Order: sequence, then C-alpha cells, then structure tokens
Amino acid sequence: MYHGGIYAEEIAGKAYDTRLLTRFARYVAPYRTAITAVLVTVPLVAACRLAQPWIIKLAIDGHITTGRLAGLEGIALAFLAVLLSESLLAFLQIYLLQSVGQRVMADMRNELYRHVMHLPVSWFDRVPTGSAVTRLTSDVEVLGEMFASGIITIVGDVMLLVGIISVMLWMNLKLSLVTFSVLPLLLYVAWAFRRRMRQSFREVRARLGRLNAFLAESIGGISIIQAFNRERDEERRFSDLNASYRDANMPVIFWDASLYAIVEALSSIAVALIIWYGGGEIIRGALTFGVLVAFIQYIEKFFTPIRDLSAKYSVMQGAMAALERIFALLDTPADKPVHQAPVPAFAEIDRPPGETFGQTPPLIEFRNVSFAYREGDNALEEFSLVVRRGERIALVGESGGGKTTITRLLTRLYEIDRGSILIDGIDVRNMRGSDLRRRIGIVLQDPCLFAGSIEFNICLGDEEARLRVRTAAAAVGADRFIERLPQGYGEEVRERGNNLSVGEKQLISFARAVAFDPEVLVLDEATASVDSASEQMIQEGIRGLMQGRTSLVIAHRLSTIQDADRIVVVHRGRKSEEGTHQELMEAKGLYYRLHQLQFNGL
Ligand SMILES: Nc1ncnc2c1ncn2[C@@H]1O[C@H](COP(=O)(O)OP(=O)(O)OP(=O)(O)O)[C@@H](O)[C@H]1O
Repeated sequence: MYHGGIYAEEIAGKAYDTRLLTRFARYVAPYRTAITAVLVTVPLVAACRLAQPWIIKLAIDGHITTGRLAGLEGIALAFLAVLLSESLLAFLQIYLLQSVGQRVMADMRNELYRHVMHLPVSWFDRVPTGSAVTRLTSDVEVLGEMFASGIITIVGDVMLLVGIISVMLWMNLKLSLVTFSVLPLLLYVAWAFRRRMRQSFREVRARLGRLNAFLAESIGGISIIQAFNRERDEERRFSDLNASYRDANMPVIFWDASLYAIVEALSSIAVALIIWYGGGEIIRGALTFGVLVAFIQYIEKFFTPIRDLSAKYSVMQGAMAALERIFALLDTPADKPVHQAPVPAFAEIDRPPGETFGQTPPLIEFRNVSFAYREGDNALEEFSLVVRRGERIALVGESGGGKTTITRLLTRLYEIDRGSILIDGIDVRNMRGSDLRRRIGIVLQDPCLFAGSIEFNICLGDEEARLRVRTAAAAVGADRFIERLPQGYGEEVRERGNNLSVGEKQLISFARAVAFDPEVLVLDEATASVDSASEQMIQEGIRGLMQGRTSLVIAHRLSTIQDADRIVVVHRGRKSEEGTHQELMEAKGLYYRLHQLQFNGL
C-alpha cells in the first residue's frame, strides 16, 4: 500500500498534460497492437466485475429464496465462467501493459543515453552527474509505474465506478442514496490524506538524496577514509543520515495506514447502513434479499478503486514531472552546430603588418581567443598562438593559468567567446566536432580507464584502432608490462583501473592516443609523482607518442620540455612569454623564475 513510492518527488503539478502525453505517445506507437488489446480488455474486466454480484442476486432471488433448484447449476456455472474470464483478462491486461512499459522504458533509456553522449561538456559542468543519472534511471522508472498502475487502469477504475453507480441506482434508488451518504466523507479523507502524504514524501525524497550523495562520496573515497582512520566518524555521520531518512518515512507510513483503516471503516459503515435500512425494507417486503446481498458486494468493489484512485493520481503527477524533465534533457541541443554563417577564413583575417605565413596556413592557429567559463571571469584573454606542422610546443605556467582551457577550446569541448581557432586555415567552428576530434588525439592528466580488457581500453571498440593496438603499445613501451600480465591484452581492467599502477595506466592512455593515429597530439602531463623507474618508463612512452607528430604538451615538470621547439608561458589567461628554453632562460622572466623554483627551490 505504499503508493507513489520514492518517485513521488516534486509532486505539485498536473496529473494530465496533453502536450507531454502526445509527445510520449510517439514512444508507445510501435506497440500499438498490444495497447489496443489492453484497451479491449479494460471494459471487459469491468463488465466481469460488475456481473458477479448481479449473478448472485439472480441466484438468491430466482432460486434460493423461492426454492427453485432447476437452473441453479447454470447460474453457478455462469458465475464461474465470469470469474475465470476476469482472471484471464486481468492477466492479459497486466502482462501486456507491463511488458509494453518495459519496452518503452528501454527505448527511452537508449535515446536518452545516445543524447547524453553528444551533449557539450559544458552541460556537465552545470548539471551534477547524479542528476543526469537520475533522468536515465528513476525518471524513466516512473514511466513504467505509470504503465503498471496509471493511465489505463484509471480508465478501467472509472468505468467500474460508473458501472457500479448505475447498476445500484437502477436496482434500488433509495438504497443507493443510503450507501452514497458516506461518499463525501470518503472522498474528503482520500484527498486530504494523500496531500499530507505527498508533503511527507518530499521530505523522504530529499533525505534519501542526501543519504545517496553521502554513500557515493564515502565509497568513492574509501582509501582516504581508511588511510586517515576516519571510519568511525563516517559511520556516525552515516548513522545520523540513515536515522533521519528512517524518521522521514514514519509520517508516510502513518498516513498510509490511517487511510487504509479509515476507508475500511467507512466501507463497513456503509455495509452496516445497508443492513439496517435494507433489512427493514426486506421485512416490509419492499426489497428482495438478493438485492441486499448484491449491494453489499457492490460496496466492496466500489471502495477499493476510490481508495486507489488518489494513489494513482500521485503516480500520474510523478510521471508528468518525470516526462517534463526527460523531454527537457532531450531538448538540450547536442553537439555544437557547424556554423553556416561565414566565420572568417584564414585569408580574410586581419593580420598585423609584416606577419605572413606564405601560401600554406599553419596547422593550428589561435587568434585573439577569449573565453570565460563564467560570465565576466575570463579564463583566456586575447590568446594567440601559431603551431606549425611537426612542431613540439610546451605550455607552462602556474596552476589555474589556463593551459587546460587552451586544449579544451582546440577540441571544441567548449566554444570560444571571441577570436578564432583555425586548423589548416579552417575555423574549427566550420568543422564537424567528430572530424575535428579525429585529427586531434588527447591524453588527459588523469588517465581514464573503463571496465573491459586492456585491448578495449586502447582501441575503445574502434575497429580501425583495434588493428593498431599492438604497434601502438609497442610505440609507447606499454607492450613490456602488458605481455607480462596473465591474460596479456585480454586482461580485464577493473573499475577505473584499480588493478594497474599509475604509470601503467598512463602508458595505456598513451597507447590509446597512438592507436587512433591523430595528426596533432595534445598531452596534459600527469602531475602525480611516480617513482623514478616509472618516470623513465613514462618519459620513454611520451617520446614514442610524439614521434612524427605535431604536439602541444602541458608540462608540469620543466625538466621534460627543455628540448621543445617552443615554450609558451601562460599566465592568468594570457600568453606572457614564448621562445625556446635557451631564449626564455636568457630573458630572465617568468619562465626563468619557474625554473629556478623547480630546480633550486628558490
Ligand atoms: N569547468 C570549469 N568551470 C569553471 N571554471 C573552470 C572550469 N575549468 C577551469 N576553470 C577555471 O579556469 C581557470 C583556468 O583553468 P585551467 O584548468 O585551464 O588551468 P591550468 O593552467 O590548466 O591549471 P593546472 O596547471 O592546475 O591544470 C581556473 O581559474 C579554473 O578555476
């Protein structure tokens, strides 16, 4: 009797919204045959339920009280047939409804996942991961609940209620009015209690959210918790949150149980009224015994759907809220559009006098690029950089200077606000995201590994890259450790690569970049310190990685970039210096100071 469940959050809105349901109908349309079959069963089930008390009335008035045995078996058989038909039809209805529900949910999850995969990275900055996961899981689940106990069953309940009221009125007007005298109270109780429960549900939902967030964080950070002996403390905090969640559930249980009890009591009162009034009528000869029994049965069939209607209404409200959120997510524009309006091409850009590149444009050019993650807080300001084919460029500077931002803009994970970024003289906004990213390989600071084999982690399922897995691993020197593993390239990587060392994870991510054979390589050097043997292994890997490629390296250890073609110092979103190691050391500027700091601790 715990209707509405944890999905009853944010229930305030409509229980029926034509716009949302029309759009939702598109997902149900492929299963229209099953839905039509369900729609046929709905009135039939209602008719079976309606017929049972009527058949009992016929048996009592026509045979039992008159002592006429002939024909009684026929009536008993008819009763049995109606009961069996009802069971069979109800089975069909529930089975079909729920299986369509599961199929629709699976389709929606697929569509949502496909969509989320193409959303711009900036969207994930705004929306917490947990919220995106909720859309794909519990929000979709609510729609399943709508199938199981919403929409169509409501239609069946309403049909049954209208049927019962009509039959009662037709059988005996006065007796019906006596029965219906408890109705206003029943309706009031059902709605008032349901409203209280909704308020309590909201609290339950909020506290469950807090509990889940805490769990995710503490399980994710278990090694830190254990390393700092925080287990006891964490247990206490969890226990408090758990108790608060338990307590929030108490009012819900109270109102639910009360509603159940009160509806039962009211239905008993209605039966008592019928026995009292109907009994008198029978004695006076104004009513038959069969009608009285039928009335008592109808009352039982009448109260249950009324009690459940309010719960079903909550399910519908929850479903409308879920649909609203799901469609809002689907309407978030995916991947950045390829700009149709002319973005200035290489030849059209105003250049300062004296600057020429001849006929061939450089491979990469940042031209006066400005960008802000948050309005008014520029992470990059008027940044310009030219990278020629085959060059090895190092980006250095203090933390938070904007180095990573430069690489994100180049791969169009974020859109620039002003200026332009050109590749081979073509503005990246005129290129398709997928084409652009095929040309640029990226190695992130934190090597991201997925559950699957080492081979899968190198090629990520791409067929072309799969052919290059072994040569790529060999190029970065990852083959040595992979071949020592019991399963070699088939060795399973556990969650986030927990069974591999930091250096090994790095090498796999290098091999991945090589396997995709990009023209340009962007490498965000890891800041994590590894022992000197691993360090040497990684440096060798990096050399293999950059072999014959144009590269842009974000360097945290200046020792690794002294032979770069050019070093660019990024400071507070601007380019503050540019030159070779030798030139910058001689200039005695920011680079020189960073160098002194790292090597001499000055
Ligand atoms: N997703 C984001 N949303 C909002 N602000 C961000 C985001 N990513 C970075 N920033 C901010 O932008 C600025 C530049 O960050 P960026 O990551 O480019 O620096 P960085 O030079 O790469 O630093 P590090 O060397 O520590 O990696 C910082 O002030 C940072 O706080």
